[in-house]
Amino acid sequence: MLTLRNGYLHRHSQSIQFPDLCLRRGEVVGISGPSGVGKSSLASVLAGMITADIELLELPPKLVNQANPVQWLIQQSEFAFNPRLTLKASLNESWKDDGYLPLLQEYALEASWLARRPSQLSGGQLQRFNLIRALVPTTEYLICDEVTAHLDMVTQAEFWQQLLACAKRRNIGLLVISHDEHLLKAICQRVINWPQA
Ligand SMILES: Nc1ncnc2c1ncn2[C@@H]1O[C@H](COP(=O)(O)OP(=O)(O)OP(=O)(O)O)[C@@H](O)[C@H]1O
Repeated sequence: MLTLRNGYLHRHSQSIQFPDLCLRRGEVVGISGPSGVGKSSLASVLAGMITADIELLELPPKLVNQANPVQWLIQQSEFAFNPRLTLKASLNESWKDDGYLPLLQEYALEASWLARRPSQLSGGQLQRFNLIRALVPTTEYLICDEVTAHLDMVTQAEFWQQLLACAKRRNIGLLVISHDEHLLKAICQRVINWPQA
């Protein structure tokens, strides 16, 4: 279980209050809130990238030499990749072997694109590589931070259809951060609204 209770992040003169949340494996939970309230900051706390003042934070343990069981997917996948590395080299940052190969076909990605660099793919293709990189066998929770906001409706629908099926199959908990209330209503079992300031 991933749990956060009574959490605050203090930055300069700003104090961000996080919503209390609890996410079980296999659940799909949404988070909505206006721009700038701290949704991505919350994601970075849950992914262990920054610390905050939190009364209770329960995260699955991160084991030495293994990828974080809480993976964070960001909206702008072009910033998630080292532009100098091929996609294959980037995938090998999290995958220790070529276990991702069956996922390529599942996510409509061609094996020959592994030799390309991030700038040589479309936004949707790169976001799917980003997803595959996060779907290592040890992943228990995936934080999807506006991951399809820049994609067209058809590509968005395909992305979520595949990810929801995969999460169900692998019992991965999904925390879906989005401004899109229709999307959250369509795919989430429940939606947490950001606390009023
Ligand atoms: N590295 C940083 N240093 C200082 N302040 C930051 C930093 N990153 C974000 N902030 C500030 O923290 C607040 C929360 O930002 P955050 O990106 O978490 O909001 P958000 O809810 O995800 O916004 P959006 O929906 O627009 O992406 C904002 O006021 C932002 O200016």
